[in-house]
Amino acid sequence: MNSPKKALLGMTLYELKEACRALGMPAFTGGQIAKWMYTHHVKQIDEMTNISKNNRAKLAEAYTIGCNEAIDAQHSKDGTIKYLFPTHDGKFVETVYIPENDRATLCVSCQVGCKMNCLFCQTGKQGFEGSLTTTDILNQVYSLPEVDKLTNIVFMGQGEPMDNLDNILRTTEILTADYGWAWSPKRITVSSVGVKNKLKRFLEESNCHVAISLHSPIAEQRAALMPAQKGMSISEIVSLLRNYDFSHQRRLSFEYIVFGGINDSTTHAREIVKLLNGLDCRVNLIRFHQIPGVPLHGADEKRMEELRDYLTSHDVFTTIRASRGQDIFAACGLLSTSKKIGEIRHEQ
Ligand SMILES: C[S@@+](CC[C@H](N)C(=O)[O-])C[C@H]1O[C@@H](n2cnc3c(N)ncnc32)[C@H](O)[C@@H]1O
Ligand code: SF4
Repeated sequence: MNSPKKALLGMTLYELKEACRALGMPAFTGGQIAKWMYTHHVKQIDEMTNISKNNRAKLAEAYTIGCNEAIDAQHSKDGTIKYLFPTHDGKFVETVYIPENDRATLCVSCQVGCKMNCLFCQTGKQGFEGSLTTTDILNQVYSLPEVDKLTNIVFMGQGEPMDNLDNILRTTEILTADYGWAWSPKRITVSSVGVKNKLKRFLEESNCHVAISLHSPIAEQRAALMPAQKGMSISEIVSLLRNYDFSHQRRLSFEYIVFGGINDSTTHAREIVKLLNGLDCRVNLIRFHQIPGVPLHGADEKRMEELRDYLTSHDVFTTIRASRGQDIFAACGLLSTSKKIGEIRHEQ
């Protein structure tokens, strides 16, 4: 895990070519390496059989692929699987595989814990323990046993993508580049609370779908639920989003956890309509997944349906998102590895 060798996984084509040149190999070997990794998902440099034995040996002296298998997998009765992957620095992150009819979505993590400290989120309760490298993020895809079944990736696991933006952009570049996974950006959604400057950069430099965690259209209430509101308010976020086109390939959605008696009133619904007026977007209503010691509870089904119908009838297309993997604590906002780290250190 703590290999002194550098990881090839996570390197762009340019970087792979430069690495080859530095080792005295032709630059096109970089393209061959990219193909072996990003198309064939090889686990060992020695499996790259169209590279000469001599060059494979040279490469293996300085580099490893950098992939690490999950050390644990928990299976939900609904088919969801939660994996525990090691990181470059001996920590762990959770990744959730969600099969559904003809789709299979992977919910990936980008940090160990999170700095944003949203009141309702178990990852926030863990505190911040570090950001993942591009290798760590891509490894959750690369080393997934179901990698060939994946249709979608969502950055909705542990951590705030805008707080690890360079690595998110490198990861999405490799996932969408012709030399990489060659996925359409339409298959990737990045979820964020909104972080000043970072969100703008993401919107400029990526074509992936965007999901914004809204949770309240009322500034003071959103700040009480999500301290990140003080850094970038929901009205600033929406004004920024109005500069981009979401009417074609790229999709914009807003996530809204419905808390009973807190943010589920008709006034809230009216404010959401006002806030999102004229924006090409959809709203996903999410059931609150209860966190120990947090004095919030989810709204009942009837109220969620009323909210959905109100918003949809006011031209804000709204759906209720199904909760998956709740029995194994894999649903939105339930991911935390603080206990795992303690348990694993104890076992060692
Ligand atoms: C865990 S976050 C990760 C992505 C990013 N940090 C964000 O907040 O958008 C993914 C989604 O889960 C939601 N979430 C967090 N805690 C939750 C909970 N206890 N129940 C339901 N959804 C939750 C977040 O609000 C967000 O929309
Ligand atoms: S909801 Fe997202 S931003 Fe908020 S604490 Fe959880 S992971 Fe961080």
